[in-house]
Amino acid sequence: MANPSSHHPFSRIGNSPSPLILGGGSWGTALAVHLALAGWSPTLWVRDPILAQDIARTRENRVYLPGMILPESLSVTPNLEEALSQATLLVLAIPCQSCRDVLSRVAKALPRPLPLAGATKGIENSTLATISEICREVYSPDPNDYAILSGPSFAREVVEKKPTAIVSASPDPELARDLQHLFNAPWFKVYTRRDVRGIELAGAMKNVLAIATGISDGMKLGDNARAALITRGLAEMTRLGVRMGADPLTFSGLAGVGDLLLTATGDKSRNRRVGLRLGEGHSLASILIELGQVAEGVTTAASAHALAEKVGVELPITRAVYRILHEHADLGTTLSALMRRPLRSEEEYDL
Ligand SMILES: NC(=O)C1=CN([C@@H]2O[C@H](COP(=O)(O)OP(=O)(O)OC[C@H]3O[C@@H](n4cnc5c(N)ncnc54)[C@H](O)[C@@H]3O)[C@@H](O)[C@H]2O)C=CC1
Ligand SMILES: O=C(CO)COP(=O)(O)O
Repeated sequence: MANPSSHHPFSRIGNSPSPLILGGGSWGTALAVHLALAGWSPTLWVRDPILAQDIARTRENRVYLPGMILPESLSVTPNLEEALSQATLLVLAIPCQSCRDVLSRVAKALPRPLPLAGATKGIENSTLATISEICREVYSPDPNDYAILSGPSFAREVVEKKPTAIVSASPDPELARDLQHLFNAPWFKVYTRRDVRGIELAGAMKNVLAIATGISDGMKLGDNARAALITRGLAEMTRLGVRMGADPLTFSGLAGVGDLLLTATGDKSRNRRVGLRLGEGHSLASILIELGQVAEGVTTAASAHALAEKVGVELPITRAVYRILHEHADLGTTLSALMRRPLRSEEEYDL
């Protein structure tokens, strides 16, 4: 269904866009609710048929977004193949480590790829691939077929219509602009950008850095430490991004500084909460059970650490988070080692 207030002539996602959101977690549900509130008729694919039935019956995702009543124009289905046959564009909101499986299944079911907006943040553990690389390998060889949506956007604030701004990045400016207009609403602003690599690396890395600041805050290391971790964390994501071909300016935009600030300081962040609880002395296993949702920084810490070694850049904060999460390194010793690193010029060390 067309949004009556949209005068944008959509060129890539159909004159009358029919969005299918893949992933019935908090972000997939929030994006589907948002599109419905913005005047469209989206469909939400929820893998678990029991949850899909419960959402359709109660008009609420009681597991992942409790308390939010879903607009009538939003349909919910567990039947992927049937939903794909009606869609004109896809929105990917599946945790990173499962994207390859889901996209392979989607690609098999479609006669040709539909334009896709990747809203997942992370780096695959087994291959060190980013979201657009996974798309290229299993969904479509043409990078113009997908865009990345990223930026500071807590799911609950989006559905509460709190003012939010994100970025839509694609090498195809028409796709980036179509998505900009599709998601646009008086409370939701979308900027475009071409630098897919920078946008997706920023979104992946900020989750690891949010765990770092969470640990520091959980250990009560102070406001100075948090500011230093955020700033040096920004230098790390920029350094990795530039080595991998990204535009350094991307990291001072919404998907870089914007999302890093949000996630590293906002207590709604699941990644920050993982860090806080670790800093308070809880075990990772118990924290993840209690959380019940994905904290992408946990797996991305391992991927980012390996990727940094592969491409030959130093990411000391990322390495510290990796060692704490995956090698049971002592928190205090690991963080204080960051302070004992060789003294350098900030200019020399930035890029
Ligand atoms: N929640 C948020 O505020 C935001 C989340 N994101 C990103 O969105 C992605 C998804 O996160 P959330 O929805 O928040 O996670 P979540 O933990 O709330 O939900 C994940 C959902 O994915 C489903 N899922 C997992 N593996 C699947 C598979 N193989 N096939 C089908 N469904 C599968 C789960 O059943 C669950 O419904 C993550 O990369 C996250 O970083 C991005 C921006 C905001
Ligand atoms: O990406 C997010 C906000 O932009 C959500 O962050 P968390 O996954 O840490 O909750």
